[in-house]
Amino acid sequence: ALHLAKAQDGKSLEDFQKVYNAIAEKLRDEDEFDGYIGYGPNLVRLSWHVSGTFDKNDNSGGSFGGTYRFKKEADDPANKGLQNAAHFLEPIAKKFPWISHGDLYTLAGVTALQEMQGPKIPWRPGRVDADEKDTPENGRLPDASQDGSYVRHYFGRFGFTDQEIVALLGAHCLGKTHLENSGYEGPWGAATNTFTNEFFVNLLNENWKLEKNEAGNKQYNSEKGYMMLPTDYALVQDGKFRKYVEKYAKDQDAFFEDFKSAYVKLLENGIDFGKLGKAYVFKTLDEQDS
Ligand code: HEM
Ligand SMILES: Nc1cccc2nccn12
Repeated sequence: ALHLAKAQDGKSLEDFQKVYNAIAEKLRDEDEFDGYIGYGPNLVRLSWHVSGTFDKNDNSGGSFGGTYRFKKEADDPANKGLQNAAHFLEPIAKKFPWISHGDLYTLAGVTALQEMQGPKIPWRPGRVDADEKDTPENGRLPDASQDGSYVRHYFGRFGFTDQEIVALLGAHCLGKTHLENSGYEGPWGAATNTFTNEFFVNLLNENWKLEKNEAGNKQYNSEKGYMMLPTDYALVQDGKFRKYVEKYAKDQDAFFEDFKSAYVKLLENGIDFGKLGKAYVFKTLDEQDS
């Protein structure tokens, strides 16, 4: 059965907005990380990796149990580089000991996206820390060297449609690839910490060349120094994906709307929030200053 979300006794929007603000302020303070990209993209990747282990066939994995805190999951080679995000969140977890790890990891991704001018992401608390024995085995995260049918089959495990898959991958407008983490090298120039539809614009407008990188892995490079993973490029090679790439390249609002819905589905997969009431929509720091 689905995991039942449990209300954190007496915690309300104000309490979670305090956690949001603590993360958002730390993002602003520690802006030099990774060549002044900051921690935002890394936090977004963590929120996806803790959720992407979900398997609808047996309801194992997923964001509910916060099992990334255990060595087995943190040491998954696919999670290389996310130690930075986990380290960033340690003082936040100490300051707010009442929040579960699953809620913290997902709320951190929501905070990072909104503070990088992304869409407002409705978020619900209620994830409950699981035991170490419930940690999913390694190998549930996707392989970047694959093609469109692999990507469609992979996300089929969560029940995502072609449209949801393309929207979700738009998050690759953020941050960069790091050879020492994944064996793919990314451009410094194009690495960003602002959420836009440029991933789709670049996919369609750049002249992509498939080349072997220093680690011997094939990736697509453009004259402007941008890169795409084979799984990124698959979105323009596969006709059914391509039509959504074209839609989002033309219409950033449509991208924001569809990304928001797919990202919420990703973060809440496998959890029954029952009658725990509606989702919280947090104010950004800028909205609170005025
Ligand atoms: C086919 C599915 C996917 C594959 C194969 C994939 C693969 C990768 C790889 C290889 C990196 C580089 C990691 C590094 O070297 O540091 C990366 C980075 C990233 N991914 Fe994905 N990813 C996928 C889906 C997603 C999704 C669904 C999201 C979020 C909704 C996401 C968000 C990110 C972000 C924000 C970064 C930049 C991290 C940083 O700059 O530290 N990815 N991804
Ligand atoms: N920033 C970024 C991260 C991961 C994958 C990717 N492909 C193109 C850009 N990109």
